[in-house]
Amino acid sequence: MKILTAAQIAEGDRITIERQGITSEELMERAGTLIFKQIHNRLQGAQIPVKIFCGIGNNGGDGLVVARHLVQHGYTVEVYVVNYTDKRSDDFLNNYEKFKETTKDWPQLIKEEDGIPEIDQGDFVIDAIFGIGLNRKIKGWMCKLIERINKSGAFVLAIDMPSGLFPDKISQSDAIVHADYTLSFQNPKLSFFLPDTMDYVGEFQVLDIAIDRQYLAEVKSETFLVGKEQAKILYKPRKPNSHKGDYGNILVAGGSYGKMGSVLLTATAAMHTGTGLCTLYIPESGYTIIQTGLPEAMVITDKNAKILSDFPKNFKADTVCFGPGAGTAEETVHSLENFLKKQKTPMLIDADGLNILSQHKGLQDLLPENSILTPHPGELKRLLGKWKDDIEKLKLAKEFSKKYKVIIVIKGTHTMIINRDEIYINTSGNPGMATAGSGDVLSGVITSLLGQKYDPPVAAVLGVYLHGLCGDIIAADEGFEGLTAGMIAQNMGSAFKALFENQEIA
Ligand SMILES: NC(=O)C1=CN([C@@H]2O[C@H](COP(=O)(O)OP(=O)(O)OC[C@H]3O[C@@H](n4cnc5c(N)ncnc54)[C@H](O)[C@@H]3O)[C@@H](O)[C@H]2O)[C@H](O)CC1
Ligand SMILES: [K+]
Repeated sequence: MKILTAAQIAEGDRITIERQGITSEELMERAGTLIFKQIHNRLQGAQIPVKIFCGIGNNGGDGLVVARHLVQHGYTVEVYVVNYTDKRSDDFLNNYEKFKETTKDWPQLIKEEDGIPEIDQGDFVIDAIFGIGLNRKIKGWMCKLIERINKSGAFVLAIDMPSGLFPDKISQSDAIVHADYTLSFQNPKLSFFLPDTMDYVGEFQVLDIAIDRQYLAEVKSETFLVGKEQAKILYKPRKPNSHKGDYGNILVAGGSYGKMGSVLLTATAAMHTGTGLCTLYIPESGYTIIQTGLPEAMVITDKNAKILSDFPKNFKADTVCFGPGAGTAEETVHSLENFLKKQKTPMLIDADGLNILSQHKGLQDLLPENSILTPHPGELKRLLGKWKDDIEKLKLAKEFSKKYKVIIVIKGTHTMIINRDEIYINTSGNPGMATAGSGDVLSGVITSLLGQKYDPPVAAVLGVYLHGLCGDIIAADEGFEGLTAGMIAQNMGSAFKALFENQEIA
């Protein structure tokens, strides 16, 4: 699914109105009615005190539609108009009149701090102050209103987006509604997925308000959400008439004394993702550990007992994963440099491999085109330098991706795959996966797919989705706390199966 900018969403409204031959007020009625139905389905007439705060633009107009339907269905509703200016939108005004006519009730106008009502913990607050039209910082008494909403402890439902949040930039103010639930129209917004802003959104649901299908299909976006539907079409079935040579000969290089488990996790995950042949290149002291822990794999040892110092001569692999548990010793820098010089096809670099790249920037020029880097936020910061917010982080990552012709997998709650100007936002996974070794497993999954000749961006997007899906399958049985990286590595097969099953996991 595409993520659209505020301008593209507004254009979608305009085209829909034109092509469907409806008025903008009718589109607002459609949108507001869908929100009302969601609320009515859940409340089922329960007499919870509802307080709706409506701005004076179209988000406020949506709020008035919801308010009218709630009143008509017998709910206890107090409607407040957050009257920060008299420049009201036409559809707000139409719905303001309609509300008064049908309910014989008058919304209360808030024009200053004194007009802000008390909000109790037991209230149900609907936030319809600002939507995608927010274009500057919220100031003055409106900040107090937002503060009161946030401090009330009431359940807060945001319409389209929490007020104060921009769809695709980061607010420098803390006057942002903290929603428990957000009902958004047609397409989710970028800020729903960024670490800086996602907590304001709470749980969210996207409502289909039937924006023109042709427009949605044709509109150009460089940011995409990846769910099961998108991941499924990337999968390449295995052929009945095939042999292990068809599924990649991969080399996993890394490990050091005390950190041999990381490469074991990587290689185990690769084998369970379908790799044909897997060889590990490790310091000598890891030999027994790997041969015992993963009998399917072959091992080549470095002459150094505790760290990597060299690279395997006369060994050819389809792809290489370098870094898990490797450390950043001088000898290991030399090892990575040799790998980079030798490897001509895309490879994956993770963990200490990335730290070495950050400390020895000259090595970045040796990265084979379309290689995949898989940093967590700390490693990313060392690679790109500091950023002021998540939007700048994405900009820097795109620049790096273009400059070095590589793919960056920014790991996090919503892992983002950056391929030049494109961003793919992953939707699978859960907080149980924030656990040691989870990244080593992801490296194994993606390297395995690279070895199986998936295009590098596809290997990254599909690998990240399957890894998260596997975590979701395990968490459904074991809970978040019980999930370990080893379980993900061992159970990758269940993610492939689930890709083609219909039921929702977790
Ligand atoms: N997207 C859809 O398909 C539909 C969207 N609808 C709803 O419309 C809003 C967007 O409405 P809009 O009138 O463009 O903007 P807002 O209501 O978000 O804001 C109103 C207005 O306020 C001014 N403004 C912006 N920032 C500030 C500020 N910090 N302080 C004071 N004033 C500010 C600015 O002039 C804005 O225009 C969308 O989110 C949906 O909820 C439709 O109803 C259905 C279709
Ligand atoms: K809102």
